[in-house]
Amino acid sequence: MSKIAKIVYTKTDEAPALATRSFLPIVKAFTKSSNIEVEVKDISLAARILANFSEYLEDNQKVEDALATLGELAKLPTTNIIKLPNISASVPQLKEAIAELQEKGFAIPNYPEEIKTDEDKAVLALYNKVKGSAVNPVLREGNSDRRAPKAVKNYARKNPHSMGAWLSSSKTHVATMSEGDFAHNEKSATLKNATTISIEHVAKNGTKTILKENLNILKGEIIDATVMSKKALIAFLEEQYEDALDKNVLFSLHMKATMMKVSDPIIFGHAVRVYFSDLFKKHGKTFQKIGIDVNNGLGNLLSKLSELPKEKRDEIRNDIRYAIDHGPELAMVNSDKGITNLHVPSDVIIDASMPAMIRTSGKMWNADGKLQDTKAIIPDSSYAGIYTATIDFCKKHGAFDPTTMGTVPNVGLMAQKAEEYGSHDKTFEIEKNGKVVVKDAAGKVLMEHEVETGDIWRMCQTKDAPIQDWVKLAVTRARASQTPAVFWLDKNRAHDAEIIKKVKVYLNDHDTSNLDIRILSPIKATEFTLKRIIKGEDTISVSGNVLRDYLTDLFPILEVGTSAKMLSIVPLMNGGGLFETGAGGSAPKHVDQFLEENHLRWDSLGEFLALAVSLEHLGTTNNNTKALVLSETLDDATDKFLDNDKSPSRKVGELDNRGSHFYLALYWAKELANQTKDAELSKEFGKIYNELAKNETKIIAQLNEIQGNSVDIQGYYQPNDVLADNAMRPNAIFNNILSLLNV
Ligand SMILES: NC(=O)C1=CN([C@@H]2O[C@H](COP(=O)(O)OP(=O)(O)OC[C@H]3O[C@@H](n4cnc5c(N)ncnc54)[C@H](OP(=O)(O)O)[C@@H]3O)[C@@H](O)[C@H]2O)C=CC1
Ligand SMILES: O=C(O)CCC(=O)C(=O)O
Ligand SMILES: [Mg+2]
Repeated sequence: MSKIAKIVYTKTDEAPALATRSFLPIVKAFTKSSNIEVEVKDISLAARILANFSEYLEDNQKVEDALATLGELAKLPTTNIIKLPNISASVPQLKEAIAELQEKGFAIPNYPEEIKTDEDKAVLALYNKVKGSAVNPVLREGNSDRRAPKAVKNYARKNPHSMGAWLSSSKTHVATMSEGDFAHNEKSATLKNATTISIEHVAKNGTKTILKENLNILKGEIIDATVMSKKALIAFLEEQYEDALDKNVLFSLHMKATMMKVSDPIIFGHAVRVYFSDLFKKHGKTFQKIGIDVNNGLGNLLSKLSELPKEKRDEIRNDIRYAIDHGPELAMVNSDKGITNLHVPSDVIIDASMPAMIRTSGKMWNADGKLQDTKAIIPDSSYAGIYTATIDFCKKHGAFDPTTMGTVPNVGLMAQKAEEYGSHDKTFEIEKNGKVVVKDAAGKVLMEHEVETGDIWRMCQTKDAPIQDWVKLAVTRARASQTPAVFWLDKNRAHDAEIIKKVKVYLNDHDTSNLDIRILSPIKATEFTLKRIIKGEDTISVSGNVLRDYLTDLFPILEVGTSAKMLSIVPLMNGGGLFETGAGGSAPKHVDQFLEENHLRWDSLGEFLALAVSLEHLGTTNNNTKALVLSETLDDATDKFLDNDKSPSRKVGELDNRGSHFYLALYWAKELANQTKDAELSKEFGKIYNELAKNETKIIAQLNEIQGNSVDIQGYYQPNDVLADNAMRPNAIFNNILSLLNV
């Protein structure tokens, strides 16, 4: 008998966390006899807040800092983590979670609106640790390998999702800056030797301020520095405002305020102020007095109005209405509820929002709930070109056809906070005109930028070992799948030019004979890939961290309808495995539907795929042959699941997440019963399969019948465990059959 091996399963938020309450008991039951222990680590937003504010809590309220534990685990060779999507909280979400926890009796402090005291500063620093994309960068001690498994692709070919038609006359377009942005101001260098650098601001009058010091840089590490000019940004946004009015297209801003948690909320704030410029001119002083911060969206302004006397409040509301009526129409997040694209920075997240728009004929929702052509505003031009190229392609060739299109797996550079997604601690909103200087340990100036008040300056790091690992992963994938691989790198961009030098060197470490490996600029790579995709040909995209994020939503959403169905593996550089479930988010609107009508339409396919590779990894690393049998049979069960179309329906009264888990269990038990590699498993699951099959009709009918009414689980960020577990495991017959596996 092999020794007990462990899979760490994350508890997260929203729809995935609800699904876990139903799926995890199945996983635990099915793996128990194979000496596999499934340990849960709570990295939900609520748990992360509580872990950081331990000293404010009673002893019996304190929780483990599970994220810190996982961060350490990710560096160990024996680690096997299944990571579900979690909330990357914007400030409005953070405040909601804080309020909910306070109401539940946790004496955590408010999110500080203004920093007056040292305590405010300390509290803000703790909340900043929880804010935005705070989980993924800690766990991702490896690069990213994301693809649509064959079964998923075949399913989409047979059951294509809807695709809006594209007309060549579409007015939809991407608007991006042509000067003064991060792309145009970038400087980059590869450091020959390890050093310690400092970042210093030197004001026009010579006053020096240290922005950051003692930053250790490894030998061979690439550093970049760049700046987004506030003046250029505002001029650009003003132009887009006018142009959207002229062209009668929706004004829609696409940012990544969650992962780019310092820079992008600032840009978001400028967009809100430009759109409502008259309002800010008229009421700016009042807004300042009540501490409005539109970096957190128009929603922040609206919620703060309650602090004003009724008359003033009404006047401002009227002025907002006037601005919206007379400005370009805004793309809407929810037309029924009047929530615009500018309300909450985390509502429109570029990786998912641009593909969703491209899938829908290039249109977004307007205030009347109708689809309309759109100006997609992506201020920084570093990566905006890939969407322009895709949109131009659709205008020329029409919408993609999921029944015939090829696939685009991604190998993404991600490890150790590579590139922009690791830049928050080195991003600064400049306070005074002057320059920002980066110096090495000897005081030598490495980079320098002229800056003005309000500019956003940032530095990124990319370590050498992750690049070597990424090149190796790309060659391995190209070889394994016999598919051309394209490095999406632009030789004319400072950072990419440094990466290209390394890629060329490290490709020599591998046998690339008979492989088609190219380096193309992101725009050329898009064109190359799209030309192939419509011919049904596959192309691996090998990209940096931001494009990894963008491309692993773009292609999956076009090819298979959602990135939730992706296999998403992070081979950890120290030998462990991190298995992410899908490439998408946590679909908050699924929770709304669940609470309203007891129907959860979250599709756990990503979890099934992740579990299969996790079991395979565990089987190989622990010499646990039963785990390998569990893995193979789970894959076969997932194929059946897709063949028989047992994904949740969107509609109440039909199969939902819980019913889909029943089917996965049924098919998995059947495969285990029928396999011949392990007689014990076959015997054990033969009985279970019989019970499940015998009760199928009854269980499914009962699971459908309970739907239709609202559900109360007493909380959004930290629901009541008993209520939520009961809601997600409502079927006594199914629960009893599973409990037979626990004896
Ligand atoms: N890895 C992670 O931890 C990630 C976390 N996030 C977080 O998730 C939240 C929402 O992100 P957002 O960018 O809106 O993206 P989502 O992927 O959550 O939502 C976009 C749309 O994708 C579809 N979808 C996604 N997952 C599923 C699923 N499993 N089953 C069925 N449909 C699905 C739904 O579209 P439709 O209605 O068309 O079916 C959904 O409305 C944010 O808090 C964000 O920070 C985001 C990305 C990754
Ligand atoms: O960490 C996040 O906020 C989102 C991650 C994401 O979108 C991705 O990795 O694709
Ligand atoms: Mg993403």
